[in-house]
Amino acid sequence: MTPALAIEGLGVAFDDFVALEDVSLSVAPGESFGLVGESGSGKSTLLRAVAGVTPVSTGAIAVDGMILGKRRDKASYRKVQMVFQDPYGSLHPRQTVDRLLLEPLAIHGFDDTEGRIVHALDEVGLGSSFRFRYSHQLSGGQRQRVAIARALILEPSILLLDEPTSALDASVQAEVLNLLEQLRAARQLTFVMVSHDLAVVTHLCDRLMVMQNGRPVEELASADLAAGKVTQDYTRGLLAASKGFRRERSGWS
Ligand SMILES: Nc1ncnc2c1ncn2[C@@H]1O[C@H](COP(=O)(O)OP(=O)(O)OP(=O)(O)O)[C@@H](O)[C@H]1O
Repeated sequence: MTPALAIEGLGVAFDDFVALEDVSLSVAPGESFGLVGESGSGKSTLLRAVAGVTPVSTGAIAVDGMILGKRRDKASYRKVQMVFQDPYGSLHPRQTVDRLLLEPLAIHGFDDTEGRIVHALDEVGLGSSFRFRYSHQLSGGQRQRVAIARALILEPSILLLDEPTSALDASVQAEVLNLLEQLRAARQLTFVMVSHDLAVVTHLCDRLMVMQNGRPVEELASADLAAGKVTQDYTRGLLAASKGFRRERSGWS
């Protein structure tokens, strides 16, 4: 089967700083793939390179079997959409929800914009009553739902999720994660998701890659990570740190 996303020997450098080196991975259609690793390990850079907003120095990225060139066409940008961590920063405060959703449709020349906007808002559980609100009139969870609607309205095949719930309260986090899971199943979307929260990644993703200093450390099934079946000391350390953090946070002894 042709992978939804195939990355081969990817490298990204910012001047003389190497942020990604020799990263290869393959994600099947409809699969949910996680990226984990300490801060600065290159997870967001990898998503941004796939989205086409960070230039690639070496290697190749293919979506649905088509290699993305240095100059991408509109159609390949449409196929890969990204949802960012910060729903406050990623939505323009002076635009209504309607305008925010209309903009990508206009750029990509979609017809029936009205019908698509109404459908997109329904799909993320907001409904048309939110259409003419400004983003500052929305809660964090509602904003993130608008950001998801804005990404999905272009009917992408791959959704890149960069810490999509880490700026939200715990209860809202669970709601947004459930919504993402429902949408993936309903639309047979492929997810690539970055999260520092291993519980979130193991819950939402089938497989994941552990990264350190811009390089892959190991790739494993989420079930194996959850069961502690890891091969690399770095991953073991990450797992131990996450358990320690959870114990501290929840007051377990
Ligand atoms: N535009 C840029 N110019 C220069 N350096 C950059 C740029 N973007 C990222 N970097 C550097 O690349 C490295 C990887 O950053 P990246 O944001 O991908 O890490 P990350 O794993 O997503 O971290 P975090 O979990 O903290 O978000 C960091 O050292 C960062 O400072």
